[in-house]
Order: sequence, then structure tokens, then C-alpha cells
Amino acid sequence: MSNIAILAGDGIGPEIMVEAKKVLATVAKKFNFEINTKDYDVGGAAIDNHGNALPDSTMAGCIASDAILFGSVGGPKWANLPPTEQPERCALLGLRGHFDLFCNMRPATLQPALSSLSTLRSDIAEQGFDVLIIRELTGDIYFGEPKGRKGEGEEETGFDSMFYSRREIKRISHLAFQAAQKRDNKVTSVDKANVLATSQLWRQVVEEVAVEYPDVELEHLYVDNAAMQLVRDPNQFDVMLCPNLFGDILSDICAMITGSMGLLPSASLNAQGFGMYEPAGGSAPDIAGMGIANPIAQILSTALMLRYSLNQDAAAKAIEDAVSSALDNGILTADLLPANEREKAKSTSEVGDYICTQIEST
Ligand SMILES: NC(=O)c1ccc[n+]([C@@H]2O[C@H](COP(=O)([O-])OP(=O)(O)OC[C@H]3O[C@@H](n4cnc5c(N)ncnc54)[C@H](O)[C@@H]3O)[C@@H](O)[C@H]2O)c1
Ligand SMILES: CC(C)[C@H](C(=O)O)[C@@H](O)C(=O)O
Ligand SMILES: [Mg+2]
Repeated sequence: MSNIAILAGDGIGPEIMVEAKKVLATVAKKFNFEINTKDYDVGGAAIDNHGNALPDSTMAGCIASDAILFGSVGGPKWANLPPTEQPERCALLGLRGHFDLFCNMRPATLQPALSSLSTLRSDIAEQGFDVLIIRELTGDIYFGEPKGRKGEGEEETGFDSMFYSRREIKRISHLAFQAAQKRDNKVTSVDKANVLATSQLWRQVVEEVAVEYPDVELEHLYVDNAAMQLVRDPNQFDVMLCPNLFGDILSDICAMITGSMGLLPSASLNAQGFGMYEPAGGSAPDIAGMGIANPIAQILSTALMLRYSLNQDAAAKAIEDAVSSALDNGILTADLLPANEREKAKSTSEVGDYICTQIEST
């Protein structure tokens, strides 16, 4: 029996989590394993109910679990709280930091047959692509101290600190090279070594680690060029190894060129293999409560959880196949359709139901 802590959070989080839970129950039944899920408040919802975005009861539930399935947190209602109380920083970064979830994997693929979903020009989209972003998740300017504000008036200053240690760079680099060995043997390391001291150390350490993986090709790109290349020709990439901030930005590009922010799942793992699984996108306040959010990123994050934390490869694959079938057969939420075809859009629950039926029937 596996215990899963479910943290749905804010905005579209609870809506897409309902679909992920349905899918989880469907594969558990089909593949005959037991899952015990328990819901916990997190983010803005937890501020409203407990006065704190990451209550002790939620943290205790996560510690007692085998994996965390996370929705998304934040929204305009809580955006003006002091930074340390905000849902994103307190709950999301709090969980990533507490469990030392330094390895964030964001796989973005586009099958040539689904090229019409992409926002890229058709001749580029028709090549398809299969990019794995490996994003360092517990260092960089996100966690560096000091950060804050000082001074007054025109001299008031906001500041953050960008840090990377050799140890942090090494451990994420090894995982990127090992991932590439199971794929197309290429790592593109992203930095800004023409300006930043942290990036100069990053590049040097990545090169040192690369020596241990002679079968893997290594290239370095500056982050601005990497953003451009992703839109020009994403098919050139295999594994993209990114520091925290650059990986955040590039993964939104990766999501969109597959078709939608609502398609990109992610797995965040620590050295012991404990993981938290969440869509790369956010709480989408602009569409929350309308029943139109795309549940696929949450459902594919559930598949990643089954693969990496619960050792249920067949169930993970069944989910991924059912998602492909939904996309192939035009079972699409509005975000995947051009404006003049939105009347064909399916709701969040219709997409979830289709995926469950597909899993049951194959
Ligand atoms: N993991 C997280 O909890 C997480 C991640 C990113 C942003 N956020 C937070 O979410 C809030 C909103 O952030 P934002 O608007 O910058 O980014 P967002 O990712 O929430 O939304 C960006 C755009 O993508 C669309 N989108 C995102 N997910 C979608 C889905 N599943 N289906 C259809 N459309 C989808 C939204 O409608 C919006 O137009 C902020 O408070 C932000 O800090 C949380
Ligand atoms: C909400 C925010 C803190 C978070 C990040 O920047 O890591 C999000 O954008 C993500 O990509 O998971
Ligand atoms: Mg992001």
C-alpha cells in the first residue's frame, strides 16, 4: 500500500486534481495495486483555513507519505502578502527546500502527428521534438541569501543573491548525463557564463562531470540563445541542463511549443528518490472555476509519480498512452484549439473521463 499526499492548492489546482485522482484510481484498479490518498490544504487555501500556506499538518502528511502529488498555488488574493508568507515561496519553495528536491525533470514532447497543436510554424512543428529539461530546483537566486529590501525613497533597493556550490552543480549534472545515456546521449547545459560568476563555475563543473560520460555529447548555450533555439529548432535538443531560474523560464517555452502550458508535467526528486509531482504551470486564475482547464499536465505528473516513486511502470505507460489517444482523437480542452474552433472544446472532466475510459478499455 502506497500513501500519497494530495495537495491540490489554488485556482485550477483542485479542478485538475479531481481528474488526476480519477485516473489514479482507474490504474490502481486495472493494475491491481493499492493506493491510499489523503488531501491536505496548501497555498492560499491553507492561508484562508489555517493562517499559513504550509500548515504543520500538511507537512506532517507529506513526511508520512511515499510521494506528494501537488496541484498549484498562488493567485491575486494572496499576491500582496509579505514575501515569506506568499503561497509560492512559503509552500512550494518550502516543500522543495524541506525535502531537498534538487532534481526537477520536465519532459516536453511533440509527436509530428500532433504538430498542429504547437504554436510553432508548421514546418518546424512537423519535425516533432523530445526535450527533457533537467532543472536544478533548490539553489540559485531562488534560495540564495541575503535577499530583501533596504533603504528608502528613490534609493530603496530590492536584492537577491545568486549562488551555486560545486556540490550542487555536480549532483544535478550527474543526473543530466545519466538521463542522456538513456535517451539520445546529448546534454545542452544552459548558463550565462558571459556575465555571471555562478554560471562560470556552473560551466566549469559541468565540463568536469562530462569527463565521466565520454559517450554523451556536451554543448553549452547562453540562456538567451537557448530560448531562441527552442523556438527556432527544438528538435536539436535532447537533455537541457538548467540552473533553477533559467530552467523555470525555458520550461514555459517548452510547454507552449508542445501546444499548451497545460500539457507539461514535472517530477521533483531528492537524492533518496522521494518525489513531488506537479504541473509546470500555475494556478491559472484567469480560467479557474470555469471547468475548462487542461488536466493533462496533472495527469501526466501522476504517471511520473507512478514511474519514479511507486515503481508502477505499466500503469504510468497506460496513462501516457491514454493521454496520447485523447490528443490524437481531438479530445481537447480550449487551450489546445484555435479561437475559431473553441466550440469543439471538451471540458476538464470530459478529458479526464475519456482518459479513464481509454485506460479501462485497452
Ligand atoms: N507550481 C505552482 O504552484 C505554480 C507554478 C507557476 C505559477 N504559479 C502561480 O500561479 C499563479 C498564476 O501564475 P501565471 O498566470 O503567471 O501562470 P499560469 O501558469 O498559472 O498561467 C499562465 C497561462 O497559462 C494558462 N494555463 C496554465 N495552466 C493551464 C491549464 N492547465 N489549462 C489551460 N490553460 C492553462 C493560464 O490560463 C494562463 O493564461 C501565480 O500566483 C503564480 O505564482 C504556481
Ligand atoms: C510558482 C513558482 C515559484 C514556480 C517556480 O518558479 O519554480 C513555478 O513557476 C514553477 O515553474 O514551478
Ligand atoms: Mg514556472
